[in-house]
Amino acid sequence: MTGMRIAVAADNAGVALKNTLADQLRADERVSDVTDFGVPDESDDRAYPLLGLAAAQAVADGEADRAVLVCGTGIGMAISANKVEGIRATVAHDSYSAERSVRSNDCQVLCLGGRVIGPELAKKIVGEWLGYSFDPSSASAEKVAHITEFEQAAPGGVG
Ligand SMILES: O=C[C@H](O)[C@H](O)COP(=O)(O)O
Repeated sequence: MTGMRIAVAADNAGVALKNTLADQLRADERVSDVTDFGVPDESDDRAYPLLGLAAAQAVADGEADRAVLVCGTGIGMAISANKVEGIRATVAHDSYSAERSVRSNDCQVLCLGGRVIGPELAKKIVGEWLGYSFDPSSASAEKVAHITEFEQAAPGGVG
């Protein structure tokens, strides 16, 4: 079995944590590929949606399996990523929420706040998050399906 392909991205508020997590992911035997959408360092002041949307689109396009996005709070990255069709993204700064984001909500994108969470806790959460998978035969699947159904029924949504 091949490993997971992970996209990472951050703005300058999240780049230090993003780079730390990218190193961790590259060293993880469960990960086969890490694609870094930037920014490379704090001198690059591109706005978070420019980075997060590109990484989320890579997941939506099947070029990556999951993404880890970091900004100051994680909130802007989550809002941005959720605008990409088929993407379910959330901020999760605790172990249980990160677990449930995958097991309950089939989220492919984990967003973290570089100004909120310390690197050691973030590394622990990301390491755990890699180990979770969504069970499409679970009771959660039909709940998630309502989101997909709404999304695909655009522009008016389901009635
Ligand atoms: O959600 C947005 C992020 O936290 C970003 O890094 C900082 O955004 P701001 O500069 O608009 O506060």
